[in-house]
Amino acid sequence: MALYTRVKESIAVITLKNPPVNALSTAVRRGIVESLSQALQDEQVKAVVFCGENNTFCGGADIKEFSGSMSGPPLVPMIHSIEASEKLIVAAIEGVALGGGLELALGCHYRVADTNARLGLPEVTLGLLPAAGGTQRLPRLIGITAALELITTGRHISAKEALKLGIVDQVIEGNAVLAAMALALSVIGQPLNARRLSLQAPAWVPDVDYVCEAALARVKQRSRGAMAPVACVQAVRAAAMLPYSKGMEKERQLMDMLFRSSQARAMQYAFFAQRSAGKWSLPNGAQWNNTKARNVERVGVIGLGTMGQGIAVSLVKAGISVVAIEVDTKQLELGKKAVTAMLQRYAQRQGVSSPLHLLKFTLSFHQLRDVDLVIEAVFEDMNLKKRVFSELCKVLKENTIICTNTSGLNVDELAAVTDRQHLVVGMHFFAPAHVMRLLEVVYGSGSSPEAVAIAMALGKRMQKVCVAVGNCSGFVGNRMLKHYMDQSVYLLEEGATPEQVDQALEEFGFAMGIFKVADLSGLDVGWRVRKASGLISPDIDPVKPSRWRFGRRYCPLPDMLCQQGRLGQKTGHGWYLYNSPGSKEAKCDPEILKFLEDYRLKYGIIPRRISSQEVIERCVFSLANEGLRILEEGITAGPEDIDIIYLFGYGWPRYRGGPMFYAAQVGLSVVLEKLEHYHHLQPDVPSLEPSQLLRKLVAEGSPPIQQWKSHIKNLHSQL
Ligand SMILES: CCCCCCCCCCCCC/C=C/C(=O)SCCNC(=O)CCNC(=O)[C@H](O)C(C)(C)COP(=O)(O)OP(=O)(O)OC[C@H]1O[C@@H](n2cnc3c(N)ncnc32)[C@H](O)[C@@H]1OP(=O)(O)O
Repeated sequence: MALYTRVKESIAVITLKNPPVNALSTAVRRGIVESLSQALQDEQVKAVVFCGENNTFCGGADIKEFSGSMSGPPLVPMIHSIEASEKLIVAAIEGVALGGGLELALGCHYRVADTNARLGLPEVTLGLLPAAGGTQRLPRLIGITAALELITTGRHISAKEALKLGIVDQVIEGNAVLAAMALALSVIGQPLNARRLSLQAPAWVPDVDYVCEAALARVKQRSRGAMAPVACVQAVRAAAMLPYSKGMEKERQLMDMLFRSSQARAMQYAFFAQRSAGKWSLPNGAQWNNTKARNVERVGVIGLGTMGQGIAVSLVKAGISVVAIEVDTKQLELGKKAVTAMLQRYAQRQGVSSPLHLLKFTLSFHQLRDVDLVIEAVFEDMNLKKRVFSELCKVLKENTIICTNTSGLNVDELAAVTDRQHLVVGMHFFAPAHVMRLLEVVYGSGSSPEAVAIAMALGKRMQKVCVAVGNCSGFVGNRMLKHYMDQSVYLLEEGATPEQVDQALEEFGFAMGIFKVADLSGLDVGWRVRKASGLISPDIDPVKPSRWRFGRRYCPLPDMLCQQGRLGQKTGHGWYLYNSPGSKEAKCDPEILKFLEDYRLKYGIIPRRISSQEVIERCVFSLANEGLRILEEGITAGPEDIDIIYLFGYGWPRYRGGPMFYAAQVGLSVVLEKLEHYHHLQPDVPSLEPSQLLRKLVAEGSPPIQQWKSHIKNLHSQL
């Protein structure tokens, strides 16, 4: 709703009320229309100030309403009537003015923001465009180039930047509502036409086509296959080329197309899934709102390799003191140099003072005696980690939380060597840890809810998107990835090339195909894991290694590449060829094609043409099938958690929602049918066998993804 208040000196204040972000729900829009009409009818009122309750102007249209039938006063005419008002209207922006919230403010004649306010048009991140006149008014206010940048990225900007761009007229420290009233009183009576953005022409640009083409190329490169950024460019281009009313028609047409699209549904799902992952819960009933997290101020980081460096940087950026430990002076100096350089670059870029005083580098475990939490980030070796854990127990305070940064080792096995299993938690960071947003927080069988709460809260402070997951080999992301990778190498055996597979995956929307990712991470990473798990042993024929291990299909191609020293980008060749070791541009390598041909010949495999559809079905459906198994086992609380892991950690295209959402969108019965088909053809690949949950969900009529949780609960109660 909206609250109408008459205040002194002929000003009316309209306060948006819809906690927590005053989204423009039906009731709020109705309240605005009624309040505005009241203000316009009241002869004593000469000016109106719009503001939001609880120091929050407005978080935009109510996203929850997008999935239902929209009712109540529509935004476009409502904002038009604000702009057309004969009485002066000022927006007082506190907190946020985002999406429809900023569009409402753009309809006002003046805008005042407080210093902490954030503004933006993030509709593109929901698969939409600013269709309440935003694509037409903003270019008229700040020019085509700046508007294109803001609208196509959806970036939130500070009040200071908004002032510089000309989006707001004043930035004040203190009460924006009082400042808006003062501004209103100072300009009452001045003509308003110059303040009505729809009446202005956009700032002249010498070559609109060139600017828009360049923006189009940028968005296509940044978010391959996404419709919304392209539509945003088209709408802004219309603002430059057409009169306002025609531009609004174009905006409307483009919005109609986006609004109905599966991409918009996927991105809106992703918005809520991210928030749902933050509301973690454990199988024992402990959850985010019934478990208190004690504060963490000092953290120890053990190991300053690539992961340890990134973790230390993220902690310091969050204002947390760090004691960083290495085994010898040389490693310590190397780590110190790298961490210091990263933090100095960060301070320079942000224009803040360097936070180096928060860091302490040492060789001594005794320096850890006061820390609240440690993150062990040594080499991925169980025995080494166990030794570190035992040493830690000798020096740490009795309530210090011990976290292991591992990408898949057994957290319970590690916890067992300590005297405090309840305080041990896994923290799986993704490389580079100061850049990647995802953090899997792994609870072991003995982890206390408080320890999980502390790790989740710390991750959040480090600006990570945290997902609580149970302890299983590879946790969620890597466990699922294994099946996706297996299928990709089987496809090579059967006739595909690395480029074909990667092209199909990139056309699907992945930022990078699987073979390019493998080359980037280093092929020896998986090789080490396979050796440790007994899949590679000395008795395997080095010339013609078996294609079966432990009775299951196995593809020795990645091992054979490693044996040849082809470890990926770092050696200048892997699945692709690179100009030199460390260079990034992947080129097709005729040697690999020959190697694959020889391999097929050696094993008597007759190559066949493989379609992109088959690549996607086999790679993606096997990934989703494993996700369903993870849900079945209760490793995550719901499908949203899995999707968030894939969106933030594995380059899954946001406009496809995540592997679980994608499976639901394609149709669970289709996924089941395809998996049955491929499993029939590959009976020695047990992971292709449709999961019990998939069969159950299909049998129960393929309920919407939001209802899966209750079906999983029933499944658990039957087991
Ligand atoms: C059939 C053809 C029809 C075609 C045409 C139809 C057109 C109809 C529509 C016209 C629309 C016009 C264009 C306008 C579009 C929009 O405005 S879209 C929305 C744009 N706004 C955003 O994207 C902002 C989203 N929110 C945020 O970024 C953040 O929430 C925040 C505001 C910055 C606050 O962050 P933080 O403090 O970290 O809190 P959160 O946890 O993120 O959020 C708190 C709770 O609030 C919920 N929420 C936030 N924003 C919205 C919103 N806009 N709508 C609904 N709900 C919102 C969020 O989900 C959290 O909820 P809980 O988890 O339940 O606590």
